[in-house]
Amino acid sequence: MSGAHLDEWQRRSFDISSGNCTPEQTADAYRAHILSIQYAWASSQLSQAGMDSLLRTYSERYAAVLDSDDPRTGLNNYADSALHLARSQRNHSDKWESFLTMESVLELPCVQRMIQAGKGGGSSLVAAGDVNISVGQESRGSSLPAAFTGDRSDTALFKPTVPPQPKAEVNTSASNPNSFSRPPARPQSVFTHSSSALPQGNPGPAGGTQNYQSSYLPNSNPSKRKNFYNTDGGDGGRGQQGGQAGSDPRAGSNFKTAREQFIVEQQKKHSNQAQRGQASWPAAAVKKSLGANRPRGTFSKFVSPIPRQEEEEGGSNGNSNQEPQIVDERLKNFEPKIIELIMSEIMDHGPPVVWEDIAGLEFAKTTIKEIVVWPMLRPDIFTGLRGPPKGILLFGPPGTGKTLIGKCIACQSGATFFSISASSLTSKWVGEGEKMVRALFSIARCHQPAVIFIDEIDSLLSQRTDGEHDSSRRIKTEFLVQLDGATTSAEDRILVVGATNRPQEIDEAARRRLAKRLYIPLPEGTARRQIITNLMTQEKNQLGEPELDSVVAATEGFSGADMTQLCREAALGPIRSIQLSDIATITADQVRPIQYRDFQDALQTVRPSVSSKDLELYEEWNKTFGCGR
Ligand SMILES: Nc1ncnc2c1ncn2[C@@H]1O[C@H](COP(=O)(O)OP(=O)(O)OP(=O)(O)O)[C@@H](O)[C@H]1O
Ligand SMILES: [Mg+2]
Repeated sequence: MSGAHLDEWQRRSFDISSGNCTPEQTADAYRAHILSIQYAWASSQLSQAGMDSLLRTYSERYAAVLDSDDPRTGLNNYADSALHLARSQRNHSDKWESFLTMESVLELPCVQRMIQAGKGGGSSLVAAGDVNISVGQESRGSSLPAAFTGDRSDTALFKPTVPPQPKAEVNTSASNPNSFSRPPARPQSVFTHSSSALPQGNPGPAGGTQNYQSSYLPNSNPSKRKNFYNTDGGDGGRGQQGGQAGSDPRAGSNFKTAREQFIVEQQKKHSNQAQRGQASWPAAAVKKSLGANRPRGTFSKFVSPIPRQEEEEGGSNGNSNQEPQIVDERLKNFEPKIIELIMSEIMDHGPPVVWEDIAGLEFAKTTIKEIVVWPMLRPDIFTGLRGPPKGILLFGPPGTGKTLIGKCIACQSGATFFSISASSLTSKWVGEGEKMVRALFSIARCHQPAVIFIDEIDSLLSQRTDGEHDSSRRIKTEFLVQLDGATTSAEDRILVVGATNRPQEIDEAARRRLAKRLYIPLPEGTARRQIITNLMTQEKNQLGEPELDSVVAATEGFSGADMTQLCREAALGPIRSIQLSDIATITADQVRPIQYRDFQDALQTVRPSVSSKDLELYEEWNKTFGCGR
């Protein structure tokens, strides 16, 4: 082996044998040792036989450190892994134990109502033939935990059917005439709670009741039933944060089984009945399934920012049809599929963005806070002449933070935030696009206060030309009509925020409706400095004030995105300076800090992405149509 390697070798051996190391350090040292043996063999500094024998020796020692249960010399890896496995392994009964207790079930509004009704009328709300309660075990079908055992047999509701012993299988007799004293439709859902849909995580503030999901569907397969939960009572699943998304293996896909397709068909059919004023159960199921199949991957959007107490409660039991009925009324003309698509655009997940994350742009930030955040929080103060504008256009060169501002509004305003891309509103089916636009505004109206953010709005609202396709023209027209309704209505608390880097292309009618047009310019020196400082706080660096000043001076004309790119490039400098032979063995804290010279190197390759000619166009447009200073 070469001299340099020998030194390293000796140093490590000394480290390990000194007896001063913690088990973690010893294990690390052995691991590095093993890597360097392999490296020495790979670079022909060590024979195969030599490597084999050294590897055997050091692997054994390494394993001994890992597995030893002496806390001074070992990491007790076996026990830890086993414990970890045991801890992280959940089984089905865990869900039940942790989630539904006697108290939480009894607090469910539906149960309360039934108890009340049972006490008052003395007759059962439950159709006997529809009740099949398995107690004390996790049932795959209709079941509830021990709260429905004979412990509660003092209530009139359960008296006739549930014997006092726990862990008893109870089947009400279909021949019991008392059981049919009321129509079976609505209460039925109480007994079809989908156990599989129960989230494993945080049960939520109301004892988890808002996550408690039920279904009208007589489907015995829990994985299918999951897609038809109805927590939201027409609200599109406000209450089903977490849990559901992760647990649905088909999250993110629009695939439907034949059975699900059939059910959707049924729902459509019955929603027509509902329009004619017939409150039949499938009509209720239509509203309950809104958003049920929305794509919900790991980074999926969704989950309403402000859960409303009454909706949570209404949505959790499936038989409260006060609020949901109103929602249904307004959305009755839309197909569930379209509503689902729009609901999937409700966004409030993703990394939270705060105003401080946006460097510079003080004027834009203050204005937006004034007209978006405060009025949403205090609608009582912002009335009359103080009423906020209903349409905002953020325009400026690419990479200056327009989308970032959109995300920040989503996080900070507390409104239901619809982030809509033009592509989701356009459809290859003629006529669907307009319906989507109408549905979007109707749903937003049901979820007020709401912000509709349309990124790259120019692609949706570019100037109407003679040669363009009829359908895109109709979508634009519909959008303008809806925008007009939303922006002129005094009661509606809907704000439309558009962002574009091509403001010149926006239709003049749309421009008028987006009354507050804010220029989002390239960052000034202080903002560029702030971007660097923000990004550098996460990294080891040796940038002094004067050096920072010179980087700021050298980046005149850079956009926020260019600055981010520059910092990324500079951060790679220390990695590039590592010897190739060391890259396998070096530890993270041995990587040197980022220095001024890395920025100098990065400046050689990163160039501003906005030309001064483009900039003039933006400034010109800002002078003509902008609302900034
Ligand atoms: N003012 C800023 N403060 C901090 N970071 C910024 C700022 N402007 C841009 N960035 C960085 O640049 C990235 C891109 O910004 P963003 O997507 O908001 O640009 P945009 O204005 O929407 O661009 P485009 O017009 O091309 O859509 C952001 O993720 C952020 O990292
Ligand atoms: Mg953008």
